[in-house]
Amino acid sequence: MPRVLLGCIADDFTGATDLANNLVRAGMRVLQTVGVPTAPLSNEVDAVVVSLKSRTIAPQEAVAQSLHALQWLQAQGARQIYFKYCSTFDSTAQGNIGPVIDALMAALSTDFTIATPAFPDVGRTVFKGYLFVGDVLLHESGMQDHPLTPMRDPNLVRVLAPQTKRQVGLIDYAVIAQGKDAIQQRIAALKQQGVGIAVVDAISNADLHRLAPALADMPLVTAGSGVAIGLPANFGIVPNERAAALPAAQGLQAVIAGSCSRATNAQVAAFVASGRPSYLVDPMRMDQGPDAREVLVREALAWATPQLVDGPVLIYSTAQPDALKAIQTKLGIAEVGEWVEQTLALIARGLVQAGVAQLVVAGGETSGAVVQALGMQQLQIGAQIDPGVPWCAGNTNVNDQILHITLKSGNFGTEDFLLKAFGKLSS
Ligand SMILES: Nc1ncnc2c1ncn2[C@@H]1O[C@H](COP(=O)(O)OP(=O)(O)OP(=O)(O)O)[C@@H](O)[C@H]1O
Ligand SMILES: O=C(O)[C@@H](O)C(=O)CO
Repeated sequence: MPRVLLGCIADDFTGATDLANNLVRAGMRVLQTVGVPTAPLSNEVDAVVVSLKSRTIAPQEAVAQSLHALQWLQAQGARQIYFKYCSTFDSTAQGNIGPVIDALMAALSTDFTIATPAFPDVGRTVFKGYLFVGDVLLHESGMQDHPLTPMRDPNLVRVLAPQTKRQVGLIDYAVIAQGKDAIQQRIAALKQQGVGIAVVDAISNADLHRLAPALADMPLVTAGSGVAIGLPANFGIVPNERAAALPAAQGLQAVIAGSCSRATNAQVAAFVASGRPSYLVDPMRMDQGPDAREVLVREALAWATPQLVDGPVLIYSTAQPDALKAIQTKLGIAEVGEWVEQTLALIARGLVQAGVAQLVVAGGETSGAVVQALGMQQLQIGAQIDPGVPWCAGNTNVNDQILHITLKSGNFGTEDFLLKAFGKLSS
């Protein structure tokens, strides 16, 4: 049986490809699975990233799914476990970062782990336990208006403490700057004080590379995708070209955007301004009776299908914070979120049936719904489009064609991402 070095559990689908991308760039052969596989691993890979959609579900359900993933990864011989959450530490009031860490630590019989969303390549830095997004603190970054996980406190020790039964501490920048020995001494001191989880500062990739060797023997690492840049070297793996090969791309092109994050809003605006065809999915239609979704999906596909031969079309529900608040107040946050996700997922399925074989999806929850609706079970990871966002490829249950798909985190990518992504695929 192939033996996995790093077994990863990601709490959403875009986050999973983000982590897989960093591991691939550091030289690992990576398989991304959609949910927990039912069969043992059949191909030789260095890391497996199990994608869950557990970020905003009830904590006990997130724990159950994460433990199920852990059991499967342990059965594949995983030597170290990596729990991946968002680089903006996205949590609901109940979790799910803390409850999942607690459960994984108990299952792995370990009394210490780290927690850090630092990912300097996309401007996520942690200093003195405070999370910065670009030049501003987390709660000024737009994340305070997130539809499902509004983040209103940038102090990660304060955010994590109420989510976990363990004591939360900090390994600050002064320690990280000194490297492995100092970090390990700090960990020993924190353990003595009864700390079970330490938030870790990092403001550059050099910091993450200094941190990684100190984590080599830790059964569980919890982080955004940034920490992953240094871990493959702990297993003697170095960057190489072969890790990121995908089959040639073919077929028609489309974009589905269900993220309301600041970056996606700007990317959708840029796509619309370019004059390429775009179609707005209006969530208010949820109120128009039981067949409202079916009617909308039919309309969207009738609009898109004849235009696909001329290049990519965009179908989006992306809205600005004020409009979003008004919709959520009227229809309920969870209810409208789910309705929009399922509507976009059905549209994506229809587009693939119509011959789309290159699909860009924006938003983690949206990506989860789309990938599940397409019956995709695993993804191969290809070249990076922008930091944190690679092209992927896999089979769907719609037709025999390979689908090239990119799952873009809401806040990732340059403003022209939706236009430039297709140009990065080799045909
Ligand atoms: N116009 C809208 N009105 C209400 N809800 C919406 C609207 N558009 C999208 N949504 C919902 O908002 C949520 C957006 O979450 P999603 O994870 O897809 O994006 P994101 O949080 O920006 O991405 P990421 O998790 O990658 O950062 C989804 O549940 C989506 O259905
Ligand atoms: O870490 C991030 O920001 C992303 O990979 C993500 O998880 C977005 O949902």
